[in-house]
Amino acid sequence: MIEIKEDQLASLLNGAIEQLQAEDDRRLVSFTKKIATTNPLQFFEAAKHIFENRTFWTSSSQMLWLTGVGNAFEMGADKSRFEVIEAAWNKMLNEAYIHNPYEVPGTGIVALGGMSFDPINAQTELWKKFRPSQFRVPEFLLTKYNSSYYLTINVCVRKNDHAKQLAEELRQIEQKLLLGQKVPDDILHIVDESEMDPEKWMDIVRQATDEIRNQHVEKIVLARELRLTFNRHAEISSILNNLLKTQPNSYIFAYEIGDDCFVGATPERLVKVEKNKLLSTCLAGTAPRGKTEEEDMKISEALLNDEKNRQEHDFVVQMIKHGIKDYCTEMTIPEVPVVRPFKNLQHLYTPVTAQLRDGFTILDIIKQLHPTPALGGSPKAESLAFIREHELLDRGWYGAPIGWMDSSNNGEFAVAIRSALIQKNQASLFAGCGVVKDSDPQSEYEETKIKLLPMLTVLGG
Ligand SMILES: C=C(O[C@H]1C=CC=C(C(=O)O)[C@@H]1O)C(=O)O
Ligand SMILES: [Mg+2]
Repeated sequence: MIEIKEDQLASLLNGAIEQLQAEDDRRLVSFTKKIATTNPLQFFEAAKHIFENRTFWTSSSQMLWLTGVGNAFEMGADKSRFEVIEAAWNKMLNEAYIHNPYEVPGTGIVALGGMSFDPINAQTELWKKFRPSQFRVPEFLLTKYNSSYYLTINVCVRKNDHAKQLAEELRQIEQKLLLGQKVPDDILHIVDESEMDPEKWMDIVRQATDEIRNQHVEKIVLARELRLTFNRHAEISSILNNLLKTQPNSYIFAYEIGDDCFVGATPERLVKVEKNKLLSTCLAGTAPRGKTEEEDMKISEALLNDEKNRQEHDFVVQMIKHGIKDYCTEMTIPEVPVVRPFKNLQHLYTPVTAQLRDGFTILDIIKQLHPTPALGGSPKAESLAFIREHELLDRGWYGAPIGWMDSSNNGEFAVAIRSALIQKNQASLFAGCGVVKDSDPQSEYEETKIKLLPMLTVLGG
């Protein structure tokens, strides 16, 4: 059985190579097969010494797991990022040789990637490896969908490649990856911690509320950064393992570029498209969890009826509703939010469902939505201008869409909050909060403190 499949790969490679005319012509060849149960994290760990660029993703429902290692094809853009990515993606797909007999989302050619929060804001040294928009089609992609496992091998071939030899090299790497590597139990210790003076940060919140009261803008989301130094280099697989254990109902993700890795456990879906069914979520408005069930219920009820939080939330609902109405049909949005509990806090939550109109893609929807008022503010242009001028922070990929898309127009993107940029023995953690006219700077500061917890607890805090 395995032998037949390996021959299939070699003959697919051969078919593609024979079509190439010029020396520097390249074609992406993609081969998908069903495989036995394989632990996604052990696969990720096994790739550590083979590939520099690993990507990890689980949906909040954990229905889909993606572990991608290596780069078979990369797409990046600084300006006109949606258009540039879409054009590169379509061109590559048109020319690719694809063998994927399964109609399963997240198998075959899948691009995993993300983007910066604000491409207009100057990029600093901190985020220098992360482009304003960047996607990769991994060399090896492990997909777990429901309880089935698939392996996709992607490779860019050239005219002078030797199909059989290439297939054999790939087979050897595949064996190592499928064998897996135990995930280390890494316990980090924080040896240094720094953040912007809280008073100074709260002062920016005050300036934002003034701006809102003067009616220049209605809502502004302000973030801050916590910089940590550890006793040693952080192990990404171990961090992911701990996030999986501690943050249910969250998207757990990692995007590694050499020694830098952007990691998080975000509760916020931006958009999911599966077979043209669209799902978006409005998540904004926050309260802590209670210590007892009774206290928890009380806090949850208070959150649901709190005017300030309902206002914060409603800006997001209205914006998403208007942002996508021309792109879909059958939109359904409940009149009132519900409270969704997470490990460290609870949020106001409103789901949005619709049918994506023919001819539109998930990238079109992201372009419409990002940043929603859960991360930017309202109106969009005015809130972004305030953030650029006052926040004193390079958000990088924090607060921006991160996720995947496949060649059948399926995909899912989360908003990369509750996240950290890990750099060897250092990390930058980010958290923000929606400032509206009745915001109290001290309470907003406390809110960001709780929002730092999901990452802080798995980083030795
Ligand atoms: C900006 C963040 O959270 C957003 C998402 C949910 C609730 C929010 C809030 O209540 O302020 C924020 O808008 C963050 O976690 O860094
Ligand atoms: Mg808030």
